[in-house]
Amino acid sequence: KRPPNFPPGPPSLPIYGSYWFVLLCNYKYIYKSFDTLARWYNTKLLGLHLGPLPTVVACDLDTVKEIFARPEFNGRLDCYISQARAMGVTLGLFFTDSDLWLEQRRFTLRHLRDYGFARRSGLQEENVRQEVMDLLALLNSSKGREDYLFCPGMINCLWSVLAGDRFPPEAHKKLRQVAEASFHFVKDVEPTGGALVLTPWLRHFGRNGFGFNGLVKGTGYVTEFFREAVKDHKKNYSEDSLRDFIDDYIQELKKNDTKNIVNSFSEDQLLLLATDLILPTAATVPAMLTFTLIMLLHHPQVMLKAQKEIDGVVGRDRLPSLDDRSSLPYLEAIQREVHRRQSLLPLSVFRRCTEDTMLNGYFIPQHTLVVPNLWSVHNDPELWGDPENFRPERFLDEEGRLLRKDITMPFGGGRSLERLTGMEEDVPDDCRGRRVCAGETFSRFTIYLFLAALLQNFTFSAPEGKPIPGLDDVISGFSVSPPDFWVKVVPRN
Ligand code: HEM
Repeated sequence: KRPPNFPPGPPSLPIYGSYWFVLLCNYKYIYKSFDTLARWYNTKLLGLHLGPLPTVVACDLDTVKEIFARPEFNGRLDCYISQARAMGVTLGLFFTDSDLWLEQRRFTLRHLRDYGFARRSGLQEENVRQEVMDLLALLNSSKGREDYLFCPGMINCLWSVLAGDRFPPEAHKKLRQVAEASFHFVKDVEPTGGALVLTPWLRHFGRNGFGFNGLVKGTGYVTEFFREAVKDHKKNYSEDSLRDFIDDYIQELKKNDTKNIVNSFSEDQLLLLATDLILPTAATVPAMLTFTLIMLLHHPQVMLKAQKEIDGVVGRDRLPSLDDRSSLPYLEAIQREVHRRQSLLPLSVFRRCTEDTMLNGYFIPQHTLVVPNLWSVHNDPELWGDPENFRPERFLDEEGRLLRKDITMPFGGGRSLERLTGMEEDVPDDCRGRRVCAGETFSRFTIYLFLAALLQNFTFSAPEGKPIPGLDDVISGFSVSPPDFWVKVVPRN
């Protein structure tokens, strides 16, 4: 039954509630469906029922910003899927809330930072540079098919912080398998996870159990991969020389054991929180780089302009560094525009309202699902004029300087909400206890370093007879992924 003074939206039918209308409108891209329905009902805040769950979808910048800023919207939905991927209980960072989430998130971000994650650190920049050089060497030598091209390097960048180690190129096969599993997790289930969340018995049907198998097996593979590293660390652990994040976590577990402290720390929690860091590193960050390539293939003049900018500022004798970043505004504008044109998590990660409250003058009951439609914000004609066009210039002033104000929010709340430029070097990723992407700074740094080096060294084009994906050819799941395609890579002379 519709709560009193609930935002307008489609009516509810048996089993899936209003979800029938959402599917009918656009079953492939749910975020577009929500946007269309919001326009249909002439509202910025759509109210509907996903099965029995009251749900509101925010489709404009101000409402989305308000959701990100208010603590009562910090909850997550505890459902069959979030438990099934984590040994029957909800663990990790993505799907947890309350004290467990707060305690684990604080510990994780503080200790990862000690090893250079999400901050400007010479050591971490050096680690990324090593991965960039390996990728350049691979592209210079390779003559054939390379699956999951960007994934091993990205995983290694995180691995150095988590496990104090890296996989050399001859061991990249293992990392490609981790990438494959991660892509199953993000691809196989459609964005709301809708049908599966509402009717988990669907998992028994179809080849892939309506995405369930990919989701659970994908997570499981990554968790087992990480379990091996934890096992090794436990064997060689020494209280006197903590080497990396895993050691820090083991130390915390031992401290709790000795003092009989009961809190949210456990080995299973360590496995799932690391899984929640590896999945987006192996899938979402490489997807962002791949979408950038697709957009540059469609706009070779943009690629050429970025290459000229890099030649002028960095030259060809050394790799681009983080110090160069503020002198490469066009390259930065390209990244903002890719994030805008291709919202990687178009519906962010669903929130849950933890108490009865009001939003935009409407009543939102406790436990309502709250969906920030980032795709709507990034495609709002009132904000962007021509949102369908790929046009990095929209982020530059007449003199070609980067605009200070950036209203894109690809990573959810966080620094975009603070209206920072995205160029800051050490912005706290926890943003004073707000729920934001834990990997924003890490992603922005690594994507920049990889992209700048790739464009400095190569020109990319479509091979003859092999079509490149259109800008809207995306695989929509937990996050959005690009389809496979061929690209011709020619070293620049
Ligand atoms: C281009 C790449 C990425 C994009 C577009 C992205 C985007 C997002 C978004 C929109 C959210 C939801 C935030 C919210 O609830 O408001 C999120 C959450 C999260 N992201 Fe990312 N992310 C990316 C990369 C990463 C990386 C590399 C990591 C880890 C190394 C990461 C770790 C997380 C975690 C742990 C959360 C859950 C945080 C929480 O609920 O407390 N992300 N991300």
